[in-house]
Amino acid sequence: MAELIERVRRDLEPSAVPSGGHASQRAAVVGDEPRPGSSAGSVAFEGVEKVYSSLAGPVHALRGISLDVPAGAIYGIIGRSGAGKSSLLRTINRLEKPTGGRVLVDGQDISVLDEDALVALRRRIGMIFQHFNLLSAKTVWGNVALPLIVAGVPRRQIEERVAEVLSLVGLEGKERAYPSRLSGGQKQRVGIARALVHRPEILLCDEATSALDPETTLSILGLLKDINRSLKLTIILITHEMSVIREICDHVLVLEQGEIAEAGPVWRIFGNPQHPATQAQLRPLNRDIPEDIAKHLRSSPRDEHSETILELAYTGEHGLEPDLSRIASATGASVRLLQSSLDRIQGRVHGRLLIAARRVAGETMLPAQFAGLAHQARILGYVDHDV
Ligand SMILES: Nc1ncnc2c1ncn2[C@@H]1O[C@H](COP(=O)(O)OP(=O)(O)OP(=O)(O)O)[C@@H](O)[C@H]1O
Repeated sequence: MAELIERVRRDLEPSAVPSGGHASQRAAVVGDEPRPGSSAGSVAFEGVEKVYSSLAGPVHALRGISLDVPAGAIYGIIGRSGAGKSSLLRTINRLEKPTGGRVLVDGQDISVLDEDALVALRRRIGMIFQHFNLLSAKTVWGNVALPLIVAGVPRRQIEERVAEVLSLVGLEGKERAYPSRLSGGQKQRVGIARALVHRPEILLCDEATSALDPETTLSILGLLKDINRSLKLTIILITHEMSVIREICDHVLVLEQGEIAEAGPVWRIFGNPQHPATQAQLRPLNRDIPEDIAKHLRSSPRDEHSETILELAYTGEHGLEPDLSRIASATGASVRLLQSSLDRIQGRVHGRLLIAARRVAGETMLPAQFAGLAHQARILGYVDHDV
């Protein structure tokens, strides 16, 4: 238990004093005015490197990462296991120190901070974890209040603030419950409440939904989205699920072996993934051609009644929409919609339509006919009329 309390203290308050801390430590605690409309919360990585030493030799976890996270963004970091996601996330609150390059929070190089300034920085940066990191011997109230108690905040202010954050995460009435009596989603809500007690500008989420079922994942992601909007909080999350990125993020960084594979707005990366690592991550979200069609697909039409199987792809660029009447008139023939995996992200359409179009009087259908109707048109093959 003592060890766990120490770990929480270290993660939340690296050089915490039990009570009545230094003036600089008190500067960012509850009771201070919030920062309404503040644009604080930006992070910049400049050529960040991380090399761990291990018995087997040096491990190069991050290589030359340069990236801007704008204040107020929900920025997702995705990549395979070992890609360097946690290492990168933990450089933001200096739980990991880069071995090269710089990390700037609100324009300030955090490598030069002394102990007091580091404590103040970590109060501006909340963090939540995959396994919640709650103290099992403390109630919900005790867990959420802990960072404030450690910071020496007066009792009345602690009570007000804890009530405020518990209400924000929808846990009123659960103050006296112990973590063992809570569901996974409720435990993560406690983790979120605890991360918010110091009114941070940035919230780091380390696989925050990986231990939750899909429905609970959606409710936690919804809560994070609400908090991002209402508190104007920058959220940086790591995940190995593209569906989490799609659900909540506006920007995404794909990491591969410690390097940036690609980064940008989610609609662009999803709509037109360039790097094989991104394509591999997105594959589970894209459905293949339906089996009943695939097994009857021919490389050339059997006769004039054959249908052409066309794939129309949308990447989100130029506001292009899948306009079914224009597609039908471009074919000059009857069109059947076989499958659609279209999605809208940030108001832009991406994904694909699979259609079967009957050829008119045996005319050959060409992808060029669909220029301007989709970002890409591809003939996948032909099926017989009676399929
Ligand atoms: N403390 C450490 N000492 C030595 N090597 C480490 C240490 N922490 C991480 N690594 C190595 O650095 C690389 C990146 O690890 P990191 O945990 O950042 O990746 P990740 O993308 O978060 O992986 P996962 O999804 O599995 O958590 C891996 O090869 C890992 O084994």
